[in-house]
Amino acid sequence: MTTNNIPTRVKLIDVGPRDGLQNEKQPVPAAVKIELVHRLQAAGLKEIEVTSYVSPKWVPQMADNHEVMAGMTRQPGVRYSVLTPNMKGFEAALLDQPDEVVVFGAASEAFSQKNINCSIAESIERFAPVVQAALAAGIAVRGAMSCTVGCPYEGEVAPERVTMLARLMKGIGVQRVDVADTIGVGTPLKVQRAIEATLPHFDIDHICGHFHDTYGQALSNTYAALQMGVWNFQSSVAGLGGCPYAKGATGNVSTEDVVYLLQGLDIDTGIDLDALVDAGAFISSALGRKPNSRVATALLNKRVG
Ligand SMILES: CC(C)(COP(=O)([O-])OP(=O)([O-])OC[C@H]1O[C@@H](n2cnc3c(N)ncnc32)[C@H](O)[C@@H]1OP(=O)([O-])[O-])[C@@H](O)C(=O)NCCC(=O)NCCSC(=O)C[C@@](C)(O)CC(=O)[O-]
Repeated sequence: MTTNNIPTRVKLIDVGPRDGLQNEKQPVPAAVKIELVHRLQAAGLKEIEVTSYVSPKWVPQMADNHEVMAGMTRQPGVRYSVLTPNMKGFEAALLDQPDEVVVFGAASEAFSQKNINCSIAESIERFAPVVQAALAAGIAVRGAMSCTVGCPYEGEVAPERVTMLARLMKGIGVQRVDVADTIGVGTPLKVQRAIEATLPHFDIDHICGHFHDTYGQALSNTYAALQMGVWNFQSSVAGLGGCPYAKGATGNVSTEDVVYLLQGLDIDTGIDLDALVDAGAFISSALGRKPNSRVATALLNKRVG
């Protein structure tokens, strides 16, 4: 299954402002989120997942979506994406002019119910008009596929479930998908199986790897995906994150760790690692903790000698 298709260029989507901060217990001021976006783009990130337009009763941390989107200064060439689970979310997002909207489904029925309060089939019915309206408005559409390896409620998820979800996403016009290991239980082989299960419906250029690091496998999983030719990955500065509906799951793989891995493979990301470490230190300090990144920790220690 593994090949040596390792790409020479990789695009990283930092999901820290959205996936990273959605689960924080303490309120994070919009001004801090805006500053984080500014620091990420200054570090060279060309795609940033900024916020979500979901129910504030379900995810209070994202209730300031409009304030954040309206308050940030956009940099040309950077794509700003937001999550929109239904038309209500899309209509609110449209006012803030995102470059890309993300519909988010799951390969597990139980997770779909817990996360967005509907079955997989119902979720696709809700996403279809969102995709149609977004494309008509010239906005790109990504589909996040949660639980492609394991589910916090159902356990192991079979690759056939991933193929089914990818087929449904493709059927409604989603342009690219995230293969997400929501709870970070994946291993290289399992992640490769999930990617392979997506390939009948999306080619490798339209698949993003989205790995959480709960079991410490996220970098290995990134490498395994690279070996299959995947060149789009999501990660979170300072390893922020976790899904409110995936108890016990830790944050995304840290962007700093992924950049270091890629630099070591001579893969170009266009990201300034030092500036990225500063962005991670900034948000970690605002949250009152240390960055959850081995690379950031090492580089920060090196700076103080
Ligand atoms: C999807 C819903 C809204 C359905 O929630 P629902 O309760 O089934 O929705 P409803 O249509 O019955 O409406 C109920 C209330 O919600 C309001 N409402 C309805 N829609 C919206 C909206 N878009 N924005 C704001 N408000 C909304 C609606 O107006 C109404 O308000 P009320 O009349 O009671 O005052 C809800 O379940 C929800 O917001 N869930 C949040 C899910 C979420 O954000 N999860 C975390 C992101 S997913 C993730 O992190 C995984 C990912 C992507 O990173 C990849 C991975 O690692 O797996």
